[in-house]
Amino acid sequence: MRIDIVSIFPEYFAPLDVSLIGKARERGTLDVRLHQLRDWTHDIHRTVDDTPYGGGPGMVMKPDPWGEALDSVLASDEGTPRLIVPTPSGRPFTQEVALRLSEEPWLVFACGRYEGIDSRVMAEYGERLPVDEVSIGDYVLAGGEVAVLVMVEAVGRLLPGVLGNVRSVADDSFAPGAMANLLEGPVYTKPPVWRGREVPEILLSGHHGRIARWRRDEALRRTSANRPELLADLDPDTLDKRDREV
Ligand SMILES: COc1cccc(Cn2ccc3ccc(-c4cc(N)[nH]n4)cc32)c1
Repeated sequence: MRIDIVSIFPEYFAPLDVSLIGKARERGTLDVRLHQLRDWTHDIHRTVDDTPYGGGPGMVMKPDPWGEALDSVLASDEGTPRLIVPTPSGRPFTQEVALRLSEEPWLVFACGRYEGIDSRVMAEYGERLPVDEVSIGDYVLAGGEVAVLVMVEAVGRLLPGVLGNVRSVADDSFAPGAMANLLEGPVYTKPPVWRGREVPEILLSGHHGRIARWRRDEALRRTSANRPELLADLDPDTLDKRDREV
């Protein structure tokens, strides 16, 4: 997968050099290219923003630098990418969206700052390629860079060979299957007793069927406590089937 990221703060993406994503880049599974938006300005101050039409607080990112930057990035003959634009007013970024994006050959991320990017940029490119305006949560960040880091990690970990243990993707919260739409339950490792606290006996029993049932029950318990709305989406048959499974 090729990923292009356009930003006025490309240094925000240093974390993409480390850990799983960094290794995926070294192996060639991921080809991440960073672009400084100001390289497509032509004034001495390398201006990327201006006052909003209609008044209001803050500044808006000018369309011209974005148009020149995206035209340059898209000039590549590697097919047609999806353009992902983080924004508080976008559609929710979910595990399902991450799964869909992980099947794309090429993603281009546009990182806005200030009060956002002139809307004509999304309109212009929306006539040429798929444009997804995406929110990573109901809170307001200062720009798109952190949102892109979140999305690149969530998508990148789903690519073949990036996570050592394939099963851990299938067992993800929100992944399809028996644990779909359930939160992760508690996890434990050695030592068996830590500051007088023991690991749940069932996990030491070696009875995989009972362990699976215990984990499902703990996931249901945590989901009911923290995200009860997710239980509404559970298929009652699936819930009953799980009861018969183990
Ligand atoms: C566009 O509307 C805005 C209104 C007030 C402030 C800002 C700041 N800002 C600029 C670019 C940008 C990109 C993404 C986000 C963002 C995404 C999520 N989930 N939270 N915040 C915030 C961004 C934007």
